[in-house]
Amino acid sequence: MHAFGFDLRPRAPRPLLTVDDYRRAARRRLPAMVREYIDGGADDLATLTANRAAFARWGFRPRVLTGHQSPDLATTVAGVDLDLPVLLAPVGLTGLAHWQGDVAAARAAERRGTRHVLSTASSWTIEEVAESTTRAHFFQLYPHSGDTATALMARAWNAGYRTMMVTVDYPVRGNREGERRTGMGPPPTLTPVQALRMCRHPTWTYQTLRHRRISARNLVEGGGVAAAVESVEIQERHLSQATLNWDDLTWLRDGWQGRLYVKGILTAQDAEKAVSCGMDGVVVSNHGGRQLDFAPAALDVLPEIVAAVPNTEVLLDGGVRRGSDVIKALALGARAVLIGRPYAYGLAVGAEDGVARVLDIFAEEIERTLALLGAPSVQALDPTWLRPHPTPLNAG
Ligand SMILES: Cc1cc2nc3c(=O)[nH]c(=O)nc-3n(C[C@H](O)[C@H](O)[C@H](O)COP(=O)(O)O)c2cc1C
Ligand SMILES: CC(C)CC(=O)C(=O)O
Repeated sequence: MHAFGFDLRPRAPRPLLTVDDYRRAARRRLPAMVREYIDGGADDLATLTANRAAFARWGFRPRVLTGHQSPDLATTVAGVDLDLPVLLAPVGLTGLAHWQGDVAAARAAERRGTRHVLSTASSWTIEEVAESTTRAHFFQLYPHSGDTATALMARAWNAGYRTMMVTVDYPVRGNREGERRTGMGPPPTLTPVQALRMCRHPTWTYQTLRHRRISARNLVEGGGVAAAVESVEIQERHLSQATLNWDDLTWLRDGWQGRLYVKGILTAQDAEKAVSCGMDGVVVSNHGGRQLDFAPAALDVLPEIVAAVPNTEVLLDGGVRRGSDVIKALALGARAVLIGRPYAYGLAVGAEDGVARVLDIFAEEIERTLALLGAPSVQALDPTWLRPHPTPLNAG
């Protein structure tokens, strides 16, 4: 209906076409402390920013008239066939993004033919996630005290997890000032101002308080705010693994019968050591710029790590937001990538469907980019498809 030249019809919502659209929509839905927890990074955010910038310094060398139809996106990680070279990274406390958290994420991964890596600090227990899915997913371990690590490994194995990733870039928690400013802690503090801010997000507040999936459930049973505080304290005491060393990695290798990956490797030397400890794979990662600031961008160190351990599966995470980013990482030698924040945005916006849609966006973008490149499959990618650009290609 038009009156006086104005269109009074309600405007159709803006379609969410990209990961960045999901990010904006998620940020609108979440209170400040959760926004900072998910989206923030350490100190000056140098590594967080560098993760993205590294992708812009690579362009493509397309090949024309190659005659390939429907590029093939399938690959294998840890012996598991995937329809898409994108896994869901371990993300702790997903219940803060949406109360259905890890269950929704694992189910979405399953629907899209990939795998979710369940965090030790998940909002649903190992058993709950395993029961709500049909395929074997991957488990991430923060190897704190020996007893707890043994117990967690036994629970994961009994629940059907066969691939484990040990995260080693968390000797202490990184300094996330955005979290501290908004009351996320540690420990979390709920001041009257923060409580008021939460009231601006009534749906989130109602659902989160009703379902109370806000603690690290594998470590603390129960669910109220007290448990969330306790779980962050536990995380400070144990997850911070300050004394962890290479012998512990060997000990973990002996105690886990399945495939074992180490997550948080940033140098060729450490990748070599990890392989000599019997690791089946390494994840090149700076924890999404949340731990050591001024650690290198994951993509920048990927080539030297791939060269150092040529017979080992190398995965990468950090800053992957576009299908073209996935292709660049694969061309530089990664077997697959993991995404963290992008699926947390999907969760916040639309639970399981939101995560599935984010995976669809990646699949569509990878497929289209391969077709435009003239590449037949993700398996065919190598550095010859890329051209380095010291000045970022999107700088203008
Ligand atoms: C909110 C949040 C929680 C995370 N929790 C964990 C965790 O429990 N265990 C872990 O190994 N990594 C954790 N990470 C790091 C991710 O696994 C991954 O390395 C990182 O998110 C990749 O960067 P991206 O967010 O730019 O994709 C977390 C990341 C985020 C954003
Ligand atoms: C709950 C935390 C242990 C999750 C984490 O690893 C992170 O915040 O980066």
